[in-house]
Amino acid sequence: MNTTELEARRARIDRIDSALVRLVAARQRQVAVIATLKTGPDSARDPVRIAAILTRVQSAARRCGLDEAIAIPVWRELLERSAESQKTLIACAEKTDPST
Ligand SMILES: O=C(O)C(=O)C[C@]1(C(=O)O)C=C[C@@H](O)C=C1
Repeated sequence: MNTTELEARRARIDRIDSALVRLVAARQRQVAVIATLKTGPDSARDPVRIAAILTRVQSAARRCGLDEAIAIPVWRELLERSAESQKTLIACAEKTDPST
């Protein structure tokens, strides 16, 4: 094994991971803002929107050469976790201000 190349490739992966974390954090901030626009914890998870996003991600993955076997489960998890986090945020907001 060429250890110099391995280290260089792993350093690139670390930089890509850092960029991905920044992007997912930016996404999460939008998810949190959208939570404030929803009417209750039961409205957090939107199956129609989830299906539309998965379709779009599938097409984008195909165009970019990203393996769908990676893309789809990753986005499914991201979307389910996002909906769960919205549920919690909405429930907390309702507790703090019962008029919302
Ligand atoms: O589009 C919305 O309604 C959102 O709240 C965003 C988002 C997402 O993570 O993209 C989160 C929860 C919903 O299940 C659908 C999509």
